[in-house]
Amino acid sequence: MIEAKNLSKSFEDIKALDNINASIRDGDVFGLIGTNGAGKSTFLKTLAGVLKPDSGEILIDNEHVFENIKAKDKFFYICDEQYFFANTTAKEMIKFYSSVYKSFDVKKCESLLNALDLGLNRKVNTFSKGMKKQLCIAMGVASNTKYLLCDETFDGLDPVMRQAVKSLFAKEMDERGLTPIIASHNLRELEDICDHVGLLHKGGILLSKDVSDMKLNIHKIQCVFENDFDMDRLKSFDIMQIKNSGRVYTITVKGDEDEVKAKMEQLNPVFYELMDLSLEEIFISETEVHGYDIKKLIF
Ligand SMILES: Nc1ncnc2c1ncn2[C@@H]1O[C@H](COP(=O)(O)OP(=O)(O)OP(=O)(O)O)[C@@H](O)[C@H]1O
Repeated sequence: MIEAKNLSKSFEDIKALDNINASIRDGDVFGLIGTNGAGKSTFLKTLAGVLKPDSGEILIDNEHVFENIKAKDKFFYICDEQYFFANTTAKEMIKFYSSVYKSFDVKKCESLLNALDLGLNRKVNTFSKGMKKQLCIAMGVASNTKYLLCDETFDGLDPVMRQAVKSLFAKEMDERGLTPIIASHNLRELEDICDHVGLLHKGGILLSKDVSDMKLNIHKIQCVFENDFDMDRLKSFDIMQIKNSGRVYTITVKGDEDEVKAKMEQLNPVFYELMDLSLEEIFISETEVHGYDIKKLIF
């Protein structure tokens, strides 16, 4: 488990992290969302022990991380601006990381690079931005560390590759309990992958919740009513949004699922079904409660 306690970090007069408290459970995918400059990279750098906090602490499995090799052995950090040795090849980078991480699996890394069609002996400076990201992801996964810190890792990957990386993370989570921590300015990129999402704004965490908990209390209903249906009868719902295309209505409501279903049955629609909500829709409702317009904070 990773814990941030009252974590603050400033760069002269810029407060990049302002008294952050967060817990990252083992086996979850933790998504860290926020606009440019919200403090995501600073949080990950502090978590990785690259930066020393001004106050507060970061504990990785109860160990302080700053200047602590034992704690640093537990994660691989894929930073936003990846660093490679000058004129190096993928093979040489793998050799370096396998000397740093005792759990590094060279064969696994080589087979991942093979599957990604990245030449082992090719100079990394001839790789595209997305290919460099793929190389880092392959090395991160092959390091077999418990935690994988990803800063905007999906940014610059094409949609097929993004899906492939999500599947790879899911497999690693299933097989060896990997815990990915993914920072992104784009909520949509984290769709389908996060168990827990933290929303960072101006260095502070506005919201930190399990996605399943957020989903419990908000529902999207698609339904069709009889022609003479009195729309006033929908007032019994706590409606967040209502849209229609002809007679097909899509209604987003708050409330307990069983109660929502019971109320729908009473309205005797021609047809209705509860649909999956996107992370974006869930976030809009959650942040509204806190008085924020999420679209100004994320998109
Ligand atoms: N080394 C530094 N020196 C001075 N200011 C810094 C430094 N690193 C970060 N900052 C400032 O701290 C704040 C948070 O920056 P950070 O890079 O953590 O944000 P971010 O959420 O990762 O943004 P982005 O999505 O653009 O990468 C910003 O105001 C930034 O200008």
